[in-house]
Amino acid sequence: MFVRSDRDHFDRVMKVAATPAPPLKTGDNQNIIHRSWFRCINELHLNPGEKPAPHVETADRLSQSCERIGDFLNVARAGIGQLFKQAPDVGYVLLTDADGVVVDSLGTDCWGDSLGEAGLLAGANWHETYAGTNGIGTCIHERTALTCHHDEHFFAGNISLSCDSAPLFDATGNFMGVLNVSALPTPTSHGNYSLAAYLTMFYSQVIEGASFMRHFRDCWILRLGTASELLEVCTDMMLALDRDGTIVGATSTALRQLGGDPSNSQPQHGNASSLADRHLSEVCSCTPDEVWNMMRTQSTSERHVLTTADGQILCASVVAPRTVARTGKPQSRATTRSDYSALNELAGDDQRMTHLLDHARRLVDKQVSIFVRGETGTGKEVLARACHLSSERAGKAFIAVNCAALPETLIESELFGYTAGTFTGGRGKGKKGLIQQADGGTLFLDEIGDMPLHLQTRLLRVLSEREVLPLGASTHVPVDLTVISASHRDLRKLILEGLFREDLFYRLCGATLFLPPLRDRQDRSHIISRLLEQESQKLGNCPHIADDAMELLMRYQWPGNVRELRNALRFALAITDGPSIHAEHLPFEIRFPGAAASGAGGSALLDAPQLWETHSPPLAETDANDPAVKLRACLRQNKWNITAAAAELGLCRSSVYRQMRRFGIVPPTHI
Ligand SMILES: Nc1ncnc2c1ncn2[C@@H]1O[C@H](COP(=O)(O)OP(=O)(O)OP(=O)(O)O)[C@@H](O)[C@H]1O
Repeated sequence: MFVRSDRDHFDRVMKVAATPAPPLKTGDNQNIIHRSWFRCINELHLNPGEKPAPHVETADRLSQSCERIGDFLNVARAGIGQLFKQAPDVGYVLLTDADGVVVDSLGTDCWGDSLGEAGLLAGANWHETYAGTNGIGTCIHERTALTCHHDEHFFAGNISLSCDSAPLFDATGNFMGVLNVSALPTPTSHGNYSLAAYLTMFYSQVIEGASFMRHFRDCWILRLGTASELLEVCTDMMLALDRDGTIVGATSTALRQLGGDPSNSQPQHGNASSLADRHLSEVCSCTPDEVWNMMRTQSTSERHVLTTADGQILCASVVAPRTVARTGKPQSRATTRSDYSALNELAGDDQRMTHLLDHARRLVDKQVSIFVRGETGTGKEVLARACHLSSERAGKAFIAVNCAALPETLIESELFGYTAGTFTGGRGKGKKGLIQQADGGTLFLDEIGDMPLHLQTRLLRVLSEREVLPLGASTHVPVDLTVISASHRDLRKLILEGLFREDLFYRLCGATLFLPPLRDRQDRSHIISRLLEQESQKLGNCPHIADDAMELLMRYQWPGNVRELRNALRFALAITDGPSIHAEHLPFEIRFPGAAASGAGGSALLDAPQLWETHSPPLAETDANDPAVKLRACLRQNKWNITAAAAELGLCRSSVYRQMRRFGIVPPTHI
């Protein structure tokens, strides 16, 4: 029967649909409805006065739909479950496939039969062809979130409904269906219903994000957002990267915001997307290396990137690949993966290294604590990180602590953390210590031989009881972590000198891996080429090393080991203009090792240009007031005891360490 209100509805729709809608503007809901009415009348030839029964598909058709979207459906189901849990009063939650067929629903049964009558049930098809303008069908057409409230529905029979819908995209940008919240006894205005609209949109992004994380779980994922605190729990802006930092996937929000066209609010996906195959550094003002370094060295609130599209500063966090090998960088799609590739990449053809890496591969995940011994710069931390990345804990934190560089007064609070009110001037809420931060992952204790004795006792308890007692706390906190430690010192000798606890030694040194100095490695040319490649990638030019330079690099003794080599190559790359690195582009001490033998060694990047151009010995050694000379003399006098040297110079130990690195001062290996 055609009642008065139906007649009014009919007249209104016909009047509005008599003229085409203006071009679509972002977020203009009225415009979307106008377009749909126009379509329903002029293309689908529907009658707005009708009250058609819901179009319900057969059980076979429904199971085909479910099968087709299989994996995605599971993710989306979890999403609608969450949505309903968050807001059970919000309405009836429907999930449809890309054709508008309801494949899942969740809601209260208090509306009884009216749900079925209104078509809010599995199998109902809400495509505009059958249901005219409505939240689901119109969302399928426009691929954007929208509200269809009361008489915005096309058919008079649907005007008691209010629907909020958002499109669902899978990880590669395929349109998969619609998330819809419908209510029968509906609020009277849009305003009342905006919570449902917000939640629908929010959960559509959560579903897309979860599907994205799942699909790209073998890639590195860069998460971006405006609030660092929320990055881990909800972010819709994500990029998947291969090992070279090339973008292999992006969420729709990332495409919108980083794709270079901020005015474009419509998602564009897949290969047509403006981000596909671009390098991260074109999209954000940072290279993958810088992002990985930032994750290592900066606290969560300090990790920022600048977007090139609109100059926004965003917080960043990185999720490592979950199930495949990690190399410290994203894995290429084309690369054959092995669980140990992070370790495999550390060496070329050197017998000692091959042996060492073979041991490392066997030791990870075997509950054996690894101690790495090696001269400074041999790559102890690099090896520890590779062990972590090759272990089951790879997706969790890797926390590196340099026990020698932390000021003695801070080691305890940094390692163990403290509770609120423990220190005047400390953080109001207390602070989680580094040990707790490594929970679930790996704690790397570098220069463990420099840890003060009283802290060794506390560390022992952490290792044996697997729990930590923050300063000021009365209860222990359980921790689950792998500890890898390292030192350039001989810990057994320190035990004999009473400087290291024997019981701690046995806890830490389940297996000792000796990293050979670079000068003894047979794979020097391999390491040189790899580092050159890494360093030149950052600069965008890749000169080759001419024979004269290679000869010097192979002959040099490398007291600062791989670190010194890296610095030397950086120096050469900065100096050279042409396609080749020649002898004259290398730092002074490498060209004239005899002259530099008593010199600062390893300070390639800090050399003044005149040192590099002349044959005179380094200024540092000839000038008694030079801070490098003073520091070296003080260290020698104190038999390379950092604490004693720091006390004499009136500095803290971390400053001494910093200066040693700055001046390239390397302790002799026999101490
Ligand atoms: N196998 C390697 N491949 C590439 N780079 C390496 C390798 N080993 C070390 N490096 C580089 O050498 C530098 C020093 O490495 P790392 O900090 O791991 O050395 P370390 O032995 O822990 O030094 P220290 O004892 O001074 O703390 C880093 O810049 C690192 O990138």
